[in-house]
Amino acid sequence: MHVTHLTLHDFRSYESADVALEPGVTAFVGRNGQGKTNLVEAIDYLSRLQSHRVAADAPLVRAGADQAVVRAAVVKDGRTAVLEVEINPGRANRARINRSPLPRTRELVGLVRTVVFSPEDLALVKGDPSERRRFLDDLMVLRAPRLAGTRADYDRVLKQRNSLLKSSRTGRGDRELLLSTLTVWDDHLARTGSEILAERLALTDALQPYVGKAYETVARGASRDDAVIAYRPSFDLDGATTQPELEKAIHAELGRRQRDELDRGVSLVGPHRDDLLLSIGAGEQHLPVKGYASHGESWSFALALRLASYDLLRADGDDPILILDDVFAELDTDRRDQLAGLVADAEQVLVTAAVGADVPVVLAGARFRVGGGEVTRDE
Ligand SMILES: Nc1ncnc2c1ncn2[C@@H]1O[C@H](COP(=O)(O)OP(=O)(O)OP(=O)(O)O)[C@@H](O)[C@H]1O
Repeated sequence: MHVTHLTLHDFRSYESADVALEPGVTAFVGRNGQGKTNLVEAIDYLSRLQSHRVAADAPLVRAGADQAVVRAAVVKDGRTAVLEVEINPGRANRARINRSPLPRTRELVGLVRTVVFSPEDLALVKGDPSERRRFLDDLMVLRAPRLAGTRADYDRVLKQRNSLLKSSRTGRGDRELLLSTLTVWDDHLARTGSEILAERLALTDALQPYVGKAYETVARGASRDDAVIAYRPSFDLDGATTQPELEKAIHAELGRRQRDELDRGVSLVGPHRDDLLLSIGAGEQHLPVKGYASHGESWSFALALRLASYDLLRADGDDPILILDDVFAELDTDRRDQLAGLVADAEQVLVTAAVGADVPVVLAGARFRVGGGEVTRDE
């Protein structure tokens, strides 16, 4: 797939912007803080209804405005659709396809599929487990957009259940009522949590071969067995892998941990406590990346995770749009050339760079200058 036209209104620093794009490589070049990332962030937002930089919507709306609009014409299998999202912080966002409103905004998710490489990716390897959970969940939703609903349901259940557990710590209120309400939330948590867990386990299995292959390519001298990913649940699943088995396992664990949860006033069981373990090494000897790997190895692993996502989405039958946001300045020449070589034949690659010379030669293509609120094509 590729985007042929991007229009912004009051998105980030842009009062308005209108950019015609083509398949192949497009580079946005300009000094720091001129709005290059803002452009690609807009396309990424259309894909997931989430930014790769901020969790909340408010920073996406131009300061002083109360609504932002992102619109893109997207070509998939020769057919064009115009996707649009209206971002209304504090109120419901709205989405349209070919100008017709969608009943639910999240129906837009996954219609554009992006894979973003950015300097923030190092946090995938070095950051908290929440970074890796988000990585898995974003990818899972791009592959199966209906799971955006499951993910939202789980977050809601967790929030409600946590506030119930927290209120129990005050010791006030009817204990019996509390426990029966908790049982209802336990059911919801086990059901939605098991769906997410089953998908994450399957995704980790599907991703592993691609991660090994990508790591072998980006880390000099590595073999495809060197990089390993393993899903680490918050409790022993005892072999459960299917959704019904996992639902039962979560239920049983909730029963075991109930007293603990009531004491601590927080949900201790479920996929929100899990992690994706990353390790590297040769033969039998593998060490966790976090805390052991060098800076270069950590970068290689982060790139491998993104490349693997790209390959997996591609294997599903549709080329996602690749966004390389400010990454080349972060990489040494070898990694830079390797990454460029791997992505050069993608259907659409959008690159941002502060200096034109940072864009590798194999990624020659259309070039835009970004500065002073304007996006101008270099002839
Ligand atoms: N909601 C907003 N309203 C107005 N301006 C904003 C908003 N959000 C970000 N900006 C401005 O946008 C600019 C940052 O744009 P962007 O992140 O796209 O820069 P960039 O060109 O990619 O820079 P760099 O090369 O440093 O990454 C900053 O000047 C910032 O103040």
